[in-house]
Amino acid sequence: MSGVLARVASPADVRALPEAELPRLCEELREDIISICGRVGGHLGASLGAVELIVALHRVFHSPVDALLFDVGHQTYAHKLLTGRRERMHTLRQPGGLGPFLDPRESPHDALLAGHSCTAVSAALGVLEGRRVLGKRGHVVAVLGDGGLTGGLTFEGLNNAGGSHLPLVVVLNDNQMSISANVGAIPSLLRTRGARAFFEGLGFTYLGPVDGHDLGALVHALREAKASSRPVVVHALTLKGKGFPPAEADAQTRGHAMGPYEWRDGKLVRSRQGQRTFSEAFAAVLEDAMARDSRVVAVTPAMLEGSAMNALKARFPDRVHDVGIAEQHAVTFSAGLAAAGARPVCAIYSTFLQRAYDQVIHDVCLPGLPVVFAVDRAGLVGADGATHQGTYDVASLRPLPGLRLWSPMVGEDLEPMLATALAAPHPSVIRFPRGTLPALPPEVPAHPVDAPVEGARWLRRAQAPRLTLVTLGPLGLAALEAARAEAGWSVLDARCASPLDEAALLEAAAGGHVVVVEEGTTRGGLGSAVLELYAARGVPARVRLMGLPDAFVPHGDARAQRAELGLDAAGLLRAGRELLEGGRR
Ligand SMILES: Cc1ncc(C[n+]2csc(CCOP(=O)(O)OP(=O)(O)O)c2C)c(N)n1
Ligand SMILES: CC(=O)[C@@H](O)[C@H](O)COP(=O)(O)O
Ligand SMILES: [Mg+2]
Repeated sequence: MSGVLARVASPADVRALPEAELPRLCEELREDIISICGRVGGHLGASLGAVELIVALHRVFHSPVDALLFDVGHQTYAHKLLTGRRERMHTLRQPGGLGPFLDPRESPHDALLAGHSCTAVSAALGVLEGRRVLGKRGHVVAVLGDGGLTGGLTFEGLNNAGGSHLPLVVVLNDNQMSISANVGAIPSLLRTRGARAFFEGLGFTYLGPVDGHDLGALVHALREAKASSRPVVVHALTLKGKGFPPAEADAQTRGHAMGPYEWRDGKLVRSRQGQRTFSEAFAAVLEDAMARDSRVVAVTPAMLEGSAMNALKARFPDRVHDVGIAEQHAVTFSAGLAAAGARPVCAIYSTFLQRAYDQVIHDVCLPGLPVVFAVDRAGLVGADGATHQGTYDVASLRPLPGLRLWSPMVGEDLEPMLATALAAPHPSVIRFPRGTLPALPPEVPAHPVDAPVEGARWLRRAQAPRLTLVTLGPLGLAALEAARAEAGWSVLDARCASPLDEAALLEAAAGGHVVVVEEGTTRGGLGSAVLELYAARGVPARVRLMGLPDAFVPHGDARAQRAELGLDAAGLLRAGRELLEGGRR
């Protein structure tokens, strides 16, 4: 290997490089990032935009003695490349390979685990204060995007840091983008002199704005910040996607997250684009609902793109609200909309809804407001891994009084479920997975679009039942495939995890054996609900729970992970047979 990057095995090597070699280093980092993302996909745009920033940080600070905390961690491919992980970069986001974000278990240069946004300032302040208490040395730096400035948690951290007078360094990587263009008042504030007044008002020294692609200017500002004895913000202006024409030209996201591609003769050749997803199908039925009923409004916390709501936003600009990376606000804002008589549909990823649990309970469920939550990315998400798995929504939402929790098995279920939810006087959840729409099996009639969805549905009913597979969501299809291979096996699609269709679930126990299957934690999920019901009614069935384990599932191929966990037809066949043979529970 020749080149500058090949001589960098650690941040010490970055510091030792002659200044004249740094522009070449940045070029080589970009070449690596573009080529790696081409092979395995990933968070290209943010990582390209942060190259000079990361080189400058490693020139000025001494990681890991100095702690560098990056918000989210999606912008850190240059950091990974400079901290001894270059040889393994081709494994990025692959099963068993380097993780998608940051994790101290992967490298001592990853000061704290990340994946969700807006944590950097609070975490960095905690690290700084912890070191102070323990008498440990080292500077602490929080690297934050302008999108991260739209979240309340960041403001809580800034408020605490500004009042602490501790020498926290905050680097604001301002590219005017979240995943989509950044929203609210923050983007314009950051482009005026108000930015200085804002940070100074919060107790920070303000340095900038600095050209975030000018290494000399960055190093100068970071040295000044390092020497400060009080909180300081370095405001760097960057271009997301910098150095890769297709990303720079992508006005929607600047190449935020890319699937694999090839860059041939100045042209981007992408791998085959996927089939229609649950998110797209949901957005389409929501669009119809919005066209029919002017009270229906959509809310997304910074996930217009992922929730497939761009077309919706273009058609109904005043009724689609991207509120920033602000899940708590998205939920309480939706509660306010519902209280005023509107019909809010709050689309939110399962993993990000975790942030807003109290808002769901206190602001929506307690007053019984008819907010519809479209809980996307429910279940395994693949390459984004442990921080992004949609594991806990059923277990955490199921106990909330008055909330109905639906899950479609196929795309055809979405329209009647949304209509049912929008007509209801209470809160509803419609949870659906990341990924493509499965086909409706020939033996299952589509639910009539104008009939309300009520309770469970039998997908297969054996004459002399021995065992029932009780499922939620698309796993019903795997269960159906398993059941076709066995006489006496029935399949019940629960459809609603709360409240349970008790009559159908009691009937499901007629054969004495029940396997409950869900793509969520088995601790407190649908299976637990079924066990609660059977215990309360004294039902003597043998029950086996299949779902996500009591462990954080890492990044991987979601289909392979399902197979490993027995959440496919072969696994369910095995599980059912074992149960019938009197094996494991
Ligand atoms: C709590 C949470 N909500 C949403 C996301 C999804 N998300 C990841 S990166 C991102 C945009 C971040 O914008 P910014 O901080 O400005 O970084 P940039 O990508 O522009 O470098 C969003 C919304 C997340 N990771 N965490
Ligand atoms: C970093 C982050 O949180 C998002 O970019 C996330 O990776 C998007 O996931 P989807 O690709 O499932 O929309
Ligand atoms: Mg940004």
